[in-house]
Amino acid sequence: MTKTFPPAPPVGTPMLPVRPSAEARQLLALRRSAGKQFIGEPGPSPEELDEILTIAARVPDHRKLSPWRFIVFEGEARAKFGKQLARIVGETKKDVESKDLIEAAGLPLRAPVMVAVISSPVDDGRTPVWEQELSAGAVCYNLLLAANASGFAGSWLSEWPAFDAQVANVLGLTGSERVAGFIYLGTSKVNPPERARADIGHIVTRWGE
Ligand SMILES: Cc1cc2nc3c(=O)[nH]c(=O)nc-3n(C[C@H](O)[C@H](O)[C@H](O)COP(=O)(O)O)c2cc1C
Repeated sequence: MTKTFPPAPPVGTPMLPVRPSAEARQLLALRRSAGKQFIGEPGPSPEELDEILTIAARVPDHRKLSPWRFIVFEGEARAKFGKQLARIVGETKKDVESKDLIEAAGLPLRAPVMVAVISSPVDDGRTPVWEQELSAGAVCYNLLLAANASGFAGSWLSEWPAFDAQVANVLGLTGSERVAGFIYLGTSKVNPPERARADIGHIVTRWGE
């Protein structure tokens, strides 16, 4: 990958209130997720991923609580996690077949890098959990955008592991932590086709008209 980002500027560096960019508009207007079956090598290196995650975490966050964290799965860790998923399926699914175990074991192997974005709400007695969870969603999307702008395709998936208590245990989630998304990152083997988009006429109303 060509180095796209300069090192994070130190705190205190003057910033612009807006940053008009035809290229950024193009990226936002035409972005798409990669199909989960089409994400191949290469994925971001650990250094590239750190850079991408630094940008991903730059999201609106009421009261600066940083109510999210990342769990990175690279290399062998993906297979190790897959084995845990297969074990959980084996222990919990009725009439489990070997294809179910193989499928579960293969989930994290569908991309060279997988990142679990964990919503980790802070109980400060005044910031609603809903706001903090929305911020975690923003992290997921910002991660997709940062990866995309760095030359990597991605897909935000939940699937059953995001909602399974035993998986939460394997991930070491505590308290009200939840998986906001598993973000699969790599290189798309195909150009994604367009998909149906919301009709702006149906989703926008102007209050008072
Ligand atoms: C919270 C969340 C969870 C999702 N989980 C899944 C999933 O489990 N499986 C899936 O095929 N797509 C899932 N998606 C949808 C894809 O991430 C993706 O947005 C969609 O397939 C294509 O839309 P896009 O190209 O505009 O991103 C999820 C999306 C969101 C926001």
